[in-house]
Amino acid sequence: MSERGLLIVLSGPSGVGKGTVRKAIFDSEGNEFEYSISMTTRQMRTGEKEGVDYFFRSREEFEELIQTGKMLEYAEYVGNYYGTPLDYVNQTLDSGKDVFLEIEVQGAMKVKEKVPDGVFIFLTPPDFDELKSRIVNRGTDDMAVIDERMKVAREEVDMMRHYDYAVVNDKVDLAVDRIKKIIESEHYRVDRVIHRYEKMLKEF
Ligand SMILES: Nc1ncnc2c1ncn2[C@@H]1O[C@H](COP(=O)(O)OP(=O)(O)OP(=O)(O)O)[C@@H](O)[C@H]1O
Ligand SMILES: Nc1nc2c(ncn2[C@@H]2O[C@H](COP(=O)(O)O)[C@@H](O)[C@H]2O)c(=O)[nH]1
Repeated sequence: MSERGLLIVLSGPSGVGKGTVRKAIFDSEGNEFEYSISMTTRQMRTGEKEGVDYFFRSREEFEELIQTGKMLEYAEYVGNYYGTPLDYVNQTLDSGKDVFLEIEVQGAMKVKEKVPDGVFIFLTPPDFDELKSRIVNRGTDDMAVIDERMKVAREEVDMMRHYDYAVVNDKVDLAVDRIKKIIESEHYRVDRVIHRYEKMLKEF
């Protein structure tokens, strides 16, 4: 049986560039991760596609999946549910592939409780002014939602202490390189590889 893959969680405040950096990682050379497509109850934005950006569902459908234990984690964020379907993650990790989640902070903390040996990476903005201008310039949210996202962002940045790594997203290509290096080195951590040798050592 192949070794179980790594669960990689990229998180951070809204607008910091998680989606941008995640897409750049998946477009980069030598990428071998599998992206877990999230489910949400929010409205589809112009240009988004069902099953590519998200699985878009009604609140009733989402709540049914929560109640039947089909979500690894979920969170209510600025009035909508967002969550990670459990079966895809388990099946992909069991097949030996690494799974990449791009999720907000409350959800990341729930994953940490359930999968403590995951790799938890917090993407940080260079500063709060830059964070706000990224959300404003993206042009996807009205001012009330932007203010709400900025309020939540202050609390989220404080949660950085619970992560394994903090990566500043000053330039997308630099953030991508930093994250890929972190993941590569995580594969060589002794606690991740020792079990392969345990049987051998016992018989030696
Ligand atoms: N390093 C960067 N420098 C300048 N602009 C950036 C950088 N990274 C991302 N951006 C821009 O910031 C905006 C927000 O990025 P993105 O949508 O990827 O953030 P996000 O963290 O995924 O947001 P959300 O959590 O709300 O989905 C986008 O317009 C994106 O082009
Ligand atoms: N807890 C989870 N958060 C998720 C998931 N998928 C996306 N997200 C995060 O939600 C916010 C808002 O996203 P947007 O697409 O409306 O801008 C953002 O921080 C995403 O990273 C998920 O499965 N679980």
